[in-house]
Amino acid sequence: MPEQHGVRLEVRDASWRVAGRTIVEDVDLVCEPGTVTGLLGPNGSGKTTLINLVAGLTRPATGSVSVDGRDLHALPHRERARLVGLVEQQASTTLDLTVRQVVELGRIPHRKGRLPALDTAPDEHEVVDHALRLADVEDLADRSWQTLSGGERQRTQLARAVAQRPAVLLLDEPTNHLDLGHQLDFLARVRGLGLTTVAALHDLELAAAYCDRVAVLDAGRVVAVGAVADVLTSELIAEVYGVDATVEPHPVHDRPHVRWNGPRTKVRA
Ligand SMILES: Nc1ncnc2c1ncn2[C@@H]1O[C@H](COP(=O)(O)OP(=O)(O)OP(=O)(O)O)[C@@H](O)[C@H]1O
Repeated sequence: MPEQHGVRLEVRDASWRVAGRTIVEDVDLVCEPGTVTGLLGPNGSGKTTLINLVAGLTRPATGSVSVDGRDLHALPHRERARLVGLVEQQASTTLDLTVRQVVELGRIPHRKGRLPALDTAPDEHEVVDHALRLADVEDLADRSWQTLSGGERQRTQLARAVAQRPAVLLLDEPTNHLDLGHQLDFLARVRGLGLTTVAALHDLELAAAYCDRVAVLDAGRVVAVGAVADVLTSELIAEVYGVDATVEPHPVHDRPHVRWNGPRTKVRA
């Protein structure tokens, strides 16, 4: 199976507004090929909105998103879907599909012609089998999607995105349904793909352990971006999340270790 390779992703000056409110404002974000960028920030700070802009689901009011130098929003839908894969926070369908069929949906952008002309070329099956293995859902291949647990659905969605063979992988809170073992396993597998990856994460410890860089959003603006150790400081965590935390070198690996102590104590004037 040929390896997928990441490409350079550039978000320039991107803003998005709805109902007279600016949700994402003047965002600049550059992700180098094959790097994993954690998108952090409190509830409502604009992470999903930014991910949707980068996925091409919505168009920025101002600014641009380019992948490998190509303006993403100027590309035909199918071409865009070959470049960018998205694992959404909550994927749902009323269709009665098996896990394998869900993963096969990832191949649609690569098919010639329209559905239901299912491509039965042997290498298509190989791509799907590879994706099932990679996301550790091979044993679930014949199960109905409707019967899966939240974590099994999340891993199936990763398999669908892997089958899409994108250059950029976008993950919106990909670990929120996973147990600790599967969280670590999932992010290690994602890193192993070597794709340019952007993952919205709430868990700062996971972000510190698995991301090359992090970008922190607050009220729709990027307030800090850079290497994990430079950005994830106790000052930033206090300012953005209102939490008193200690950041120190991890005793086992050399990544920063974030230990929260409690809500930030208000300083009286
Ligand atoms: N279509 C919309 N109409 C109105 N408000 C919206 C719309 N989409 C997003 N918002 C608002 O924009 C803000 C940012 O939402 P977004 O989902 O991007 O935040 P988030 O950082 O992903 O939050 P969370 O961590 O809670 O998932 C929120 O206040 C949300 O209510």
